[in-house]
Amino acid sequence: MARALGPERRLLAVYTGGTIGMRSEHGVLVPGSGLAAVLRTLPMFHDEEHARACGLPEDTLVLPPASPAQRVTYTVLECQPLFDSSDMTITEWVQIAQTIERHYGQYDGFVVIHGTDTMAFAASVLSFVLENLQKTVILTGAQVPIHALWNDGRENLLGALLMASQYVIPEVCLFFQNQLFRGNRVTKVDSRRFAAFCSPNLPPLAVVGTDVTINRELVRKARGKDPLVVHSSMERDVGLLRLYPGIPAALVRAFLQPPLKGVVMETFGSGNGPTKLDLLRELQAAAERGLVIVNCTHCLQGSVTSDYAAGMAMAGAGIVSGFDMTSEAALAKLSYVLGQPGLSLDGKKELLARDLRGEMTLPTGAEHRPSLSCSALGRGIAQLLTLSQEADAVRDALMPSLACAAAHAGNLEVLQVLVELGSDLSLENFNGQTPLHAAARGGQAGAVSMLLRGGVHVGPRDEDGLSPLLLAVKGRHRGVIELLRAAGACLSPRELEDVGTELCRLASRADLDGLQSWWQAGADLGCPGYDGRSALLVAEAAGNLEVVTFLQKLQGGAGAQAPGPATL
Ligand SMILES: NC(=O)C[C@H](N)C(=O)O
Repeated sequence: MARALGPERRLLAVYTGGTIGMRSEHGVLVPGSGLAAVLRTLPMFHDEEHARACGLPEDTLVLPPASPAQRVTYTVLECQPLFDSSDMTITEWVQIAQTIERHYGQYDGFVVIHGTDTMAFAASVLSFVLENLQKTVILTGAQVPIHALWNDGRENLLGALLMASQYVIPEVCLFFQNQLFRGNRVTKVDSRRFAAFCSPNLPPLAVVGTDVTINRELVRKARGKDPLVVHSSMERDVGLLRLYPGIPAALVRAFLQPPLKGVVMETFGSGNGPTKLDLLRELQAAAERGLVIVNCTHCLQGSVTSDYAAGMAMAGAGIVSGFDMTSEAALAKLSYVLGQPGLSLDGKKELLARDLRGEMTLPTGAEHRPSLSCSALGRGIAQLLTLSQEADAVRDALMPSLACAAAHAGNLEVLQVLVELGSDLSLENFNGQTPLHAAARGGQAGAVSMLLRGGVHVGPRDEDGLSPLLLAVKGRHRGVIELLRAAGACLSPRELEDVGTELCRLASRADLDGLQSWWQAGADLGCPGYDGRSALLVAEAAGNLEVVTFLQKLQGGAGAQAPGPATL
């Protein structure tokens, strides 16, 4: 975050509609055109004398000087048609992003004037559509039209223009009632009061009072000099389902039918839902068909956790945690992730579980570790390694660790570069792990496939005797387990030594995903734990019905056999 310098700051204000510019027609408010003309008559928004002296065009206004050394000019681009924001959709928000992209080089910052009703959705969508922002983008609007005597539009718009012109905050933000919020953290909480928005799980990025207080440690840093990317291929077939006590399974089934590809499910408290078997079965069936479900709490504050069995049941049904995301942000993220071409189902779920634009707070320790996922870094390393011709020894020492880092991050580009530089992708790093271990631990199905196709050994053991298959089981990376099993990987007797106790632990926590991972890897789920009880007995005692059904099915039916040879 930096203070914006220079004698002139140029902004683009994209006017999309909303109450701020509305007029009364037949007793109701409708979007009103000509916002620039209204602003031109208000001295706080326009210095006509200066504009004339500079010969500014009709659509470009200039603020009175905020400081002696700086002038802010802004061009108002009025959209056609103008909308009450209740009518806006992903299509219009992508168009706004494309407008910003078209004018990105000409302006120092952007203000989007938008209706408040869906402004939180708009800000969330824009935050995902616009990648690598280096300039400030601020949405604002009003509860009362700007031409009314007592209104909030003037203060909000002027504040947004001043913030966008005076600070470089490379994010999509929302300015309302003297507070600058991260756009994908807000939700509209009041339909009448001027303080219409709140950001329940992240303090404001800035607060305007006598002074402007910027929360510097919260503002995201611009990533290098990577060019702006506009992701216009957003998935439209996503939805929002709010659970309520007693919601019938049949209703959930009807909602989850194709063409729906992803759903944000608003659950109770810390991510809990009914544990009725018929409902869980519907959710699990949908997840198995490839429908992506994100669990968000309908509480305003707090996060989805795994504190309760009722929450674990949700997780067991193949549902991704949305942690403390607002439903607006989760829906936008889902649309963005599902719109990404070429991602496997596991790849989509992994992307959803990451914090991509500051939209969610991950539990401590779960943050995505710095890696080689940035291809600029990968290219830099490749360059460095080719430069030092004489430093073969250094190169040989570095290669295995670099390959492991790239495999863990699923960076196929870097892996390819390393192969081209002559790296052997089956070499071990300092703790005996190969890139296949790293890819399996990171759940990177793409990297696992690439390595297997390249002919690496499927069952190497690291210093502790662990195989990639075991690491994939521990991370519940089902796609990876499937690939390794298909290539002939097996768990060793040593890896299966304490499996019975582990299975009982999973059964007691209703961790169906964990149990299914072991089963998929070839473990015998009938193995007793330390006290002689099987996972089935433990699940029955804990009343974890879903787990019971799963284990009974294995015991009784065709699924009784583990899906392949269990041990070497
Ligand atoms: N205050 C507002 O802007 C509400 C209006 N219905 C809109 O969202 O366009």
